[in-house]
Amino acid sequence: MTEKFGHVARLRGGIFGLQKDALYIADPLALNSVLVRDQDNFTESTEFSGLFGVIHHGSSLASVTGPDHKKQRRILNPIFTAKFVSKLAPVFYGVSHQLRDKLADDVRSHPDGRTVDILDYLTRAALEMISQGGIGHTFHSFDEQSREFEEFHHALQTVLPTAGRLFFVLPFLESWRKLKPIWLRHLLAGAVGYLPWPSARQFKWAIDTMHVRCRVLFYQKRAMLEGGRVSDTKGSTGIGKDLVTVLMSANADAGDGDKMPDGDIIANMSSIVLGGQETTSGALSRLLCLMVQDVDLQARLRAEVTGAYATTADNYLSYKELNSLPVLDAVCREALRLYSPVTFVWRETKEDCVVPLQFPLRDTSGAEIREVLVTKGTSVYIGLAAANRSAAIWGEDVNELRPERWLGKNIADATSNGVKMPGIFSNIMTFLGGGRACPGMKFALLEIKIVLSVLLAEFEFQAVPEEIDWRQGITVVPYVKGKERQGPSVPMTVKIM
Ligand code: HEM
Repeated sequence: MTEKFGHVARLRGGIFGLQKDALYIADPLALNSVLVRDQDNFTESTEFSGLFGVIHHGSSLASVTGPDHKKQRRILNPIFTAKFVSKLAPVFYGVSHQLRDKLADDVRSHPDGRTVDILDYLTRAALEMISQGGIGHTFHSFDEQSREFEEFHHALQTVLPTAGRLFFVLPFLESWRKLKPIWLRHLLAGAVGYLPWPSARQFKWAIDTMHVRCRVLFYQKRAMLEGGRVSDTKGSTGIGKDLVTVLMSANADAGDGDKMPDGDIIANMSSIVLGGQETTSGALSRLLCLMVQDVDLQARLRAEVTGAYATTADNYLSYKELNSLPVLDAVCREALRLYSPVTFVWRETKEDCVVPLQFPLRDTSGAEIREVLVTKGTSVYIGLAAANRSAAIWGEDVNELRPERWLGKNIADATSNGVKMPGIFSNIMTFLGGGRACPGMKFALLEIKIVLSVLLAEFEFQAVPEEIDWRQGITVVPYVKGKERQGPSVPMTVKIM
């Protein structure tokens, strides 16, 4: 985008002029304005807040704006801090060891390695981590007979692709989800199940499946908390330290004005699972693909993690110890810079507003433009991937995987000319910045580092002839070229070391 169209581009409204022109932004100063300085003027788009409100059957972080969003973040932010997330390391190791053992069982009888769909394994691991660590539940994801896993995972896999096919109804979902009286809304929602539109029916099935599971879990958890039996959650649920248990305990102690209604907590449980599953399994699959393409880097990273585990008595590295492994850290930063699992986010302008530019544009007469007027109601697409891959920001080697970019340097010096980005992580935009930045960033990084280090210590990963096509949707999803109809997959050969 930035090479061809610059750091700010106008997107022409299509479809017989029914859609208005929109702006695509990847300019550092403009991003800072949209995400941080003037963030109250650039709200979540009505289309996305309506969509996520419907998906999660209520008001989660992903669907509220303004003061309601600030209030939810005030309650939710503390549970995502290093203090709580670091306590999940034992849970993540437990799941990673299950993943390692399952993979070892499946490839053991092939001394030269066996080709497997690594995405399937990583998807199970990511769902298990977000469910155990996030909402305090196990789907028994590594048990191939687990109906609960099959059903819930199918719902997660169905929801965003079918939502993409409902494009024409997106503008109406926000008013639809607030329709009163409630019985009429329920009646109409029930009727969707009978529409001659398969995508709408599948979408409804997926969101209802997610909602019912989260609702049941919420009331079970509340009964345990009220009975003082948090330890009942032991074993399958992160020993009562999962993020939602922490949230519910904090909510019970909060003053009346700050308390979150039950429905909002249930909606946030659903949003945490959806937000945390596909993004991390996609990031992990990408990291392993990169390891396969660069075998020297794979060996270097393996040497670092096996060296670190060798110094421990129990093959366990804490949150802090994992973060101090320089190659692991640099590889994660660089992979997340080059391959952002979410490539753009969508905002809407509430009032006319002037946005300054770091990289000036030229108008048709050749005059320099240093700021743009963004009028009320304009859709603004924030180019996360485009900003991460701008040569003007990162230098001519922007498209190369170069972990050295991060080694032995201040994060701020990683851009080629000291440009400061408003992203919350590592000067990159992958987890966004400002008041709506991803709260799950530390959770995701801990999970990625633990899974990667456990797998590399045990297995060698090798390339296969198939080519992967990473397709852009609401997240980026991998398909084998020519076999797209078989659904997402990432084949690679795995050999026990
Ligand atoms: C590599 C992994 C991940 C990436 C790249 C990622 C990226 C993002 C991005 C770009 C947003 C902003 C979306 C928007 O404003 O439209 C976001 C929001 C969010 N993410 Fe993540 N995420 C990841 C993992 C996680 C995890 C593990 C969790 C939960 C534990 C999580 C929970 C959320 C939630 C609840 C929001 C909504 C925040 C709000 O609107 O205030 N994410 N994420």
